[in-house]
Amino acid sequence: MTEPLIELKGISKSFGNNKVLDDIDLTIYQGEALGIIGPSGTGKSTILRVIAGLIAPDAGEIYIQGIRREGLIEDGADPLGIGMVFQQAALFDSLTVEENVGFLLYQSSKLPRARIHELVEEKLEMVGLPGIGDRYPAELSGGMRKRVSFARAIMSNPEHPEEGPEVVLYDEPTAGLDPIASTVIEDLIRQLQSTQGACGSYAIVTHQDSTIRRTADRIILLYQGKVQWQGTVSEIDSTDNALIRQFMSGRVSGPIQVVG
Ligand SMILES: Nc1ncnc2c1ncn2[C@@H]1O[C@H](COP(=O)(O)OP(=O)(O)OP(=O)(O)O)[C@@H](O)[C@H]1O
Repeated sequence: MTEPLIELKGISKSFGNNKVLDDIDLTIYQGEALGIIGPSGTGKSTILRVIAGLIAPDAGEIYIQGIRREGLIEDGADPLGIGMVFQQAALFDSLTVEENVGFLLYQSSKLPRARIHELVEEKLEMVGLPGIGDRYPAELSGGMRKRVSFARAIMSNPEHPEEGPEVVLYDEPTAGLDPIASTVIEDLIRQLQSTQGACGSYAIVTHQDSTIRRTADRIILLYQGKVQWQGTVSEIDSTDNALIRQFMSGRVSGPIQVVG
C-alpha cells in the first residue's frame, strides 16, 4: 500500500452516554477506495464527520499527511483538501445550481464571474449535467441533486489548486436512488477517481449492496464502536466472519442485535 493520507489513532466519540466510536484506529491510503459499512446508528456518519474535521473526537489523534490536526477544520486548513458529499444533497434551495456549485468561489475567490461560470459548467459536464446552471434544486430529481452536490464537492479554486479535494468522503451517496440512478452515481465515483486527479482517494459509507461492491476496494465493518472486520470486496463473500455473513445476508438472527 502507498503512503497514508489520513490516520485516525485511538479515536473515541460519545454523545451523552452513547459511546459511538470506541478507540478506533483507521488509515486511508493514497489512491484508496475505502468502504465503511455497518448497521444503522453505529457511527459511520460520525466517523466521516470526524475525518472531515466537522466534529472533534473526545479522545485520539488525527494525522493528515503525517501532520497532526489540532481542533476542527474551521480552526485551520488541513494540508490537503477534503470534500464531502452528504446523504442529503444539502444544496441551498434559494440559489441556482450554478450558485450552489460555485458557492465557495463566489464567496471567497477573486475570480471574475465569467471564469467561475466556466468552471461550474466544466464540473456540471463532468457529472453529466451540462447546461442546468440556471435551474433551482427544487426543479431537479433526487439523483440530479446528488450529482450537483458532487459537482460542488469537486470544485476547486484554480488560484489555489492545492486546496482542491484530494480526499472525498461520500455519505450514502446512493441512498434512496433507483438501481439505475445508483449505477450512474457509482460509475461517477469511480470515473472521478481515475480522471479527475483530485478525488483519487475516498471513503464511502453505504448500505447498498451494489455500491459496496462497485465503489469500494477495502471494506471495514463498524459495530459497537469498533472496527470489527476488514477485508477486500471479494472477501465479503468468502469470509466466515459471523458479523459480515449476517450483515450481507440481511438475516435478523445473529450476533448483530436488531434495534427498534
Ligand atoms: N449530534 C449528535 N447528537 C447526539 N447524538 C448523535 C449526534 N450525531 C449522532 N448521534 C448518535 O450517534 C449514533 C451514531 O450516529 P451516526 O449517524 O454516526 O450513525 P450511522 O452509522 O451513520 O447511522 P445510519 O446508517 O442510520 O445513517 C446514533 O445513535 C446517533 O443517534
